[in-house]
Amino acid sequence: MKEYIARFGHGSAKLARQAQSKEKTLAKMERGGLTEKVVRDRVLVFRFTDVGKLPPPVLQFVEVKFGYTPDNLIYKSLDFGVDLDSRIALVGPNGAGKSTLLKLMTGDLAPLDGMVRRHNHLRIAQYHQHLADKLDLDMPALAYMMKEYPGTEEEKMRAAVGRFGLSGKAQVMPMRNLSDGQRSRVIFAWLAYRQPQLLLLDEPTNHLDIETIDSLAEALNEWDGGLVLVSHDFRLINQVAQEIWVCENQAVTRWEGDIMDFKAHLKSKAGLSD
Ligand SMILES: Nc1ncnc2c1ncn2[C@@H]1O[C@H](COP(=O)(O)OP(=O)(O)OP(=O)(O)O)[C@@H](O)[C@H]1O
Repeated sequence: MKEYIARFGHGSAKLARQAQSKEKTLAKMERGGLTEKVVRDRVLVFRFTDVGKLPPPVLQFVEVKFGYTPDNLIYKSLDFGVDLDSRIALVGPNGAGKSTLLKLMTGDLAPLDGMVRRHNHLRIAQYHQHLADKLDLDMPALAYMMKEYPGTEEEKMRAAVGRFGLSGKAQVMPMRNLSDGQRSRVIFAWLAYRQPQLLLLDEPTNHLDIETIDSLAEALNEWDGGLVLVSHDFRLINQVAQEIWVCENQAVTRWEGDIMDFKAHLKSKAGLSD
């Protein structure tokens, strides 16, 4: 019954009604001592802090040329702008250069030619899975955050980590005892604490379950900053992206349609029908 409520409680109207009715029955059973109290999943507290606006363009690519070696170009000449209203999903074949584009945006990579202009006050934060590999697993999440952001009151930090669904207990045990999904949340908490205005997410859903992904989508939709997302998760893209950009053939082009059209296009290109 608990599983049913968790699965369908936020789904279609009919399923949600059925789940709500089961929830009431379950509550009665709990009150009567017939079953253990449900431990609520706290993923729905995922939340980023609003950041306010900077005048556009906050990030501008001007005739950007890039290759890891000059004889093997990944991008020939990129011209585009990203601002704090942008909600972009980068898609394209493996190895086309999506992660590379994010690194050009952050300044981790520099163009061979052309320029990337960033607004002086722009705070960018990037999520990628390798950040989890850098966590000190002997440390608890709370201690780690206190070390990363010294001078913060412990209560404030507990709340900041809690906003990403890590309970009090999970905050104080060594991170090696956390699941991959919980460690991803520590990373999200760490990124959010920097209060970025532009969030670059590179495959953020790899270790997240569907409910957490939906919660992330909800948090992103409620947040007022700019977003560039690299993901193979069409469900997340569909929920948060307003523009689809395709990285392919040494260029980035805007897809005129939504992500479902793009999915259909990929299928027909691969010779598959719906
Ligand atoms: N540090 C590096 N040095 C040299 N070549 C690299 C480096 N990082 C990536 N590449 C190459 O650059 C190309 C683009 O890589 P990138 O990771 O940006 O692609 P991607 O579109 O993000 O791929 P995927 O969807 O597989 O993650 C690939 O051919 C990759 O092998």
